[in-house]
Amino acid sequence: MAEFDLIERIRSRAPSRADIVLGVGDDAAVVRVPPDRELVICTDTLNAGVHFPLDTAPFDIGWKALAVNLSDLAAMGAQPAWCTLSLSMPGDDPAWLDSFLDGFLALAGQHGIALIGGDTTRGPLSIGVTAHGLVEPGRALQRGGAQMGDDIWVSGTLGDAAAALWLMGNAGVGATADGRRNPKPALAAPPTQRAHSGHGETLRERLDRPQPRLAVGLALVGIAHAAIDLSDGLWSDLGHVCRASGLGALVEVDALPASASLSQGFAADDRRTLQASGGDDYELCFTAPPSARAQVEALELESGTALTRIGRMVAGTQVAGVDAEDAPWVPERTGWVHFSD
Ligand SMILES: Nc1ncnc2c1ncn2[C@@H]1O[C@H](COP(=O)(O)OP(=O)(O)O)[C@@H](O)[C@H]1O
Ligand SMILES: Cc1ncc(C[n+]2csc(CCOP(=O)(O)OP(=O)(O)O)c2C)c(N)n1
Ligand SMILES: [Mg+2]
Repeated sequence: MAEFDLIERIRSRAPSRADIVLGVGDDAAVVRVPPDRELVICTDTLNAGVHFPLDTAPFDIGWKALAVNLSDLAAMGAQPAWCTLSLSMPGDDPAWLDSFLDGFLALAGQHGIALIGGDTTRGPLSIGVTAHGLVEPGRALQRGGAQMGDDIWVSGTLGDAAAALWLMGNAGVGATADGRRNPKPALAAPPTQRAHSGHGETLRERLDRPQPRLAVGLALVGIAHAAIDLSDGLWSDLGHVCRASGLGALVEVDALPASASLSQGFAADDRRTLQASGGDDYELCFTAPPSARAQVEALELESGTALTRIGRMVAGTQVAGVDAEDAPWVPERTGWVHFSD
């Protein structure tokens, strides 16, 4: 099947929206941006063997390629609208493409985002998605808005995806807590000998099918002072909020939310490390004033997504951790950094 047949296969399944003037098929797409909205644009690439294990099902690759971009829109408080898909793949396997599109379009349908264009080439498996969203003027959530004394919150649970990778013997690499390059795996020791069996599948689903927290992100507009999505690892990503806001963060490491699979399958030390710096969470981390606690708790009920208070913004420049006894806690690494080895 040649390039244009593959593109036709994609075009015939691309969902529509009333605001698309010209979709897949011309030199570029044309969309109608509402006059009373700002356009929010983000792009993220997934490379085989770097962003997902080589044995990942095509459905899940399609899902995740869109999910990581929707997660960025969620972190901006944007309503998803349109996206493009750059697909580089080694062969012309229509069955693979159909399953990939099943995953991509299943998630697209859930969030009303339309596929309006892209590019299809031969090459190593790599997927680049650009997503466009809409916000009310001046209302996009940013990394730099955190204020002294703000509570720090995270959605969902942390560490599951990194745990899945670890169980596969595929630990991530990252920078050390002081920012130096470090080629060591995220967790140097072998997995704790605990009852991992039975949890592997749940954890793997968290790696393969992240749920972008769009409802939470949209509702946080007007409540949160700052927001970011967690892709590299909490310590690393919250560090971006600190730098952009000119503040430090104090995180209670034992308050970090964990799934039952993570708590039951891992010793506390390993669990903390996975939650603090494992990466691939695609949860939201946001700050809000203590006066907004009731609003955040109401949002938790309304959205059905757990929202957990994990610390507060303090004077300083970086992320500091304390354990349940108030003793300092420092992760081995801050998170995932490309080119760090
Ligand atoms: N190759 C590039 N060219 C231009 N801007 C880039 C490039 N790579 C990253 N950026 C920008 O740098 C910032 C940080 O990128 P990144 O860490 O990838 O953010 P995220 O985790 O939200 O995807 C973003 O604003 C992104 O758009
Ligand atoms: C095979 C495999 N190895 C390692 C990882 C872990 N991993 C790869 S990239 C990454 C961080 C997120 O990717 P990045 O390109 O930095 O996304 P962004 O921060 O730009 O959203 C993590 C945790 C993985 N998901 N799959
Ligand atoms: Mg990026």
